[in-house]
Amino acid sequence: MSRKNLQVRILDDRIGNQIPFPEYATEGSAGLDLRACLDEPLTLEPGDTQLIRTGLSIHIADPSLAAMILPRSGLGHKHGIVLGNLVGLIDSDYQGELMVSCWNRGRTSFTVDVGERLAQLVLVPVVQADFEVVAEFDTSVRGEGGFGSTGTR
Ligand SMILES: O=c1ccn([C@H]2C[C@H](O)[C@@H](COP(=O)(O)OP(=O)(O)OP(=O)(O)O)O2)c(=O)[nH]1
Ligand SMILES: [Mg+2]
Repeated sequence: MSRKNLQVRILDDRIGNQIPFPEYATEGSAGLDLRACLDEPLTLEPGDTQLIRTGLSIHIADPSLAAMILPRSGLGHKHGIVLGNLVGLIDSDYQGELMVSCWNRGRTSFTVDVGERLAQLVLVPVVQADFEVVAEFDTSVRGEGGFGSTGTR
């Protein structure tokens, strides 16, 4: 099991006490749950989007890594609580607070409790590109086909 050392700053005194520090729920978990660092419960009416603090910042530092903030399947499927940006991308040089854009895309209001697990953070590898401008590509089987080009339906 390979683990990456990651610098984290705790920006709110309640982290590690009233609001648990992020941890992998199981040995095989890909994501760390991010919790709502709120002063009081926050009700999201249908269609509302709010930027919610996590009380944490990370500095990934290594340009070959990034982090993604992804929805939790239970909240998204059962309650319509997903991310206002659909997916959050955390750059390796970002040092600000991790923020979760929380969107109620459902039909009923939803109250986010203080410390509620809102979304999950996944570290991912990144390859930065050096563009080589060419006139033509080598031929591929797919060519320019896309958007359903390979099927009949
Ligand atoms: O859900 C998110 C998405 C982004 N960020 C932070 C980390 C990321 O590195 C930074 C910038 O994000 P992004 O590049 O997606 O936003 P932008 O609209 O392009 O802003 P910028 O001009 O600052 O890059 O904002 C979050 O805290 N949460
Ligand atoms: Mg950007």
